[in-house]
Amino acid sequence: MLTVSNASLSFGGIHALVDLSFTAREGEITSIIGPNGAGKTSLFNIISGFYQPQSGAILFQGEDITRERPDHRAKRGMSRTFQNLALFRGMSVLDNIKLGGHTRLKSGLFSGGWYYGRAQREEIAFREEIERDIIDFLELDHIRKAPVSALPYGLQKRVELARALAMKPKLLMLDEPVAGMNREETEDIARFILDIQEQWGTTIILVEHDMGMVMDISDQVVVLNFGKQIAAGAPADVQANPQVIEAYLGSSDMEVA
Ligand SMILES: Nc1ncnc2c1ncn2[C@@H]1O[C@H](COP(=O)(O)OP(=O)(O)OP(=O)(O)O)[C@@H](O)[C@H]1O
Repeated sequence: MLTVSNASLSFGGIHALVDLSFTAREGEITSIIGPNGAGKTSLFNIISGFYQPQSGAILFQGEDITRERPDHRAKRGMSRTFQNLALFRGMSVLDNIKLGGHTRLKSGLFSGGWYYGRAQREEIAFREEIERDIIDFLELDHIRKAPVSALPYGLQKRVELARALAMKPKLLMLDEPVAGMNREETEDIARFILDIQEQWGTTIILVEHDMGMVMDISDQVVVLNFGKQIAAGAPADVQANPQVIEAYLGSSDMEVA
């Protein structure tokens, strides 16, 4: 589904990514882990197009998208959530989720202020689909009319996941989906991620510090340290890799595993 090939990204003298290569296979969950500052967010940013690597290539379904704009990548079926919540806090849960799906509408959600005919029919069908496929699926029905600002943090993160899903993405990129969550909320999100993979066949790339969850749900784990890939493979292999253990020495992340 997605290949990063020999990608490098620097900010002045800081080498955020160094000659990095990996492949996220279709229908699999690939997790990117690494200590703070390892380059995980930078990697997400070159995949979604917010940053351009100085060298190397990004291929999506075999096509070179390295220089393509983020909105074009979104139209291809790439969707992401952010480390810090990026929701419209004053808007309802339903409206936030609908906004996530607007790239799929032909007429656009706000076509000209008045809407009629095709745009109206499309919007009604879209709303029904969102309610059936996303709101029910992520168990958000009881809060669909609530403003996002009134919700506890764990539910806000779930709304962000719902909004990313509303695009019906082929590739879903989740940036720390359980950061700041308690155990129960984390288990809920882990279950939803596995359900998305199983029921929708979505390819998922995950950046996450929660090692328990990463090792539980990933098909493949890619480990970065100082912008370089130091290991990649099945969770059990990566966990036993001496270079990975050394990279995490002094960090509390691995102790959770
Ligand atoms: N916009 C930027 N300008 C300058 N340096 C940056 C920028 N973005 C990232 N960096 C640097 O690149 C390196 C990798 O940062 P990045 O945020 O990708 O790491 P990370 O693995 O996501 O870290 P964390 O786990 O703390 O979120 C760090 O040294 C960081 O300071």
